[in-house]
Amino acid sequence: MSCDQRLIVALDVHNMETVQQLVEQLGDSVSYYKVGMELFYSVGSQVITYLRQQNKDIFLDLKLHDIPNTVGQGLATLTQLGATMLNVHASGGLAMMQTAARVVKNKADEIQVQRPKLIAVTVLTSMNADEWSALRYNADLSQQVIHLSQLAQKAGMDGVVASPQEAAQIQAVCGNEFIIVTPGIRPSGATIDDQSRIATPARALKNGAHHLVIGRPITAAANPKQAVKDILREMREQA
Ligand SMILES: O=c1ccn([C@@H]2O[C@H](COP(=O)(O)O)[C@@H](O)[C@H]2O)c(=O)[nH]1
Repeated sequence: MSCDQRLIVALDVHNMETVQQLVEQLGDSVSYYKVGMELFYSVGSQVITYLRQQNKDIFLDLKLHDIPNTVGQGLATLTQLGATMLNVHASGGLAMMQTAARVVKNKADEIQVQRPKLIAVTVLTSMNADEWSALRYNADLSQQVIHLSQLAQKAGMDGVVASPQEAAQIQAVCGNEFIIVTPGIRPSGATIDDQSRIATPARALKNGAHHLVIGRPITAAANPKQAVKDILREMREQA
């Protein structure tokens, strides 16, 4: 089974033993992992060191959201860890995202490492239309995703995190080079959980997603390796 850089497996676990078991079990079939808050807050940067030793790409998904100076200082430190991709919340605003892009570039130049890609979270994939209207924004949910994608592009972000349901519209307005990362991926027949704006792997790719972030359908499967195999098959059939 060959790996596919479009698949990013979310390591939403909280200890290194489970990380090592999963990474060993999945072997060469997965080359890109996501480390989020649960894992990073539990074990810290040792997981990044470990995944780099295994020659894996890493999306460090800490979704920074604060004033420009604080986000910039945080990203200056995170850039030194050697992740492939970092992120902030687009709703932090244009100035925050501009600072983020500048700091990451300057730090990578200073320490002479490849600049990590920097992407912005638009509207969380768990959010549905009712929850969205309770927040009382003026735009509807999908309009806001498109607006935040354009703002992120203007700020110099490399791409966005959005649901697979908005990927086609984002691609239409931001172009094919702008990276679209989509969580909320559920293979057909999967039980519904806290994700709302979902699609199958094949549909997400058809809609223009560059990377599919998939966690529980793999990590909570009885046989994670078989789950990856099935998902990769579905992704290849789409191509
Ligand atoms: O809008 C977003 C942004 C990030 N995520 C993250 O992706 C994974 C999805 O995991 P599943 O188990 O496949 O639901 C998870 O780590 C989230 O923190 C997201 O789901 N939606």
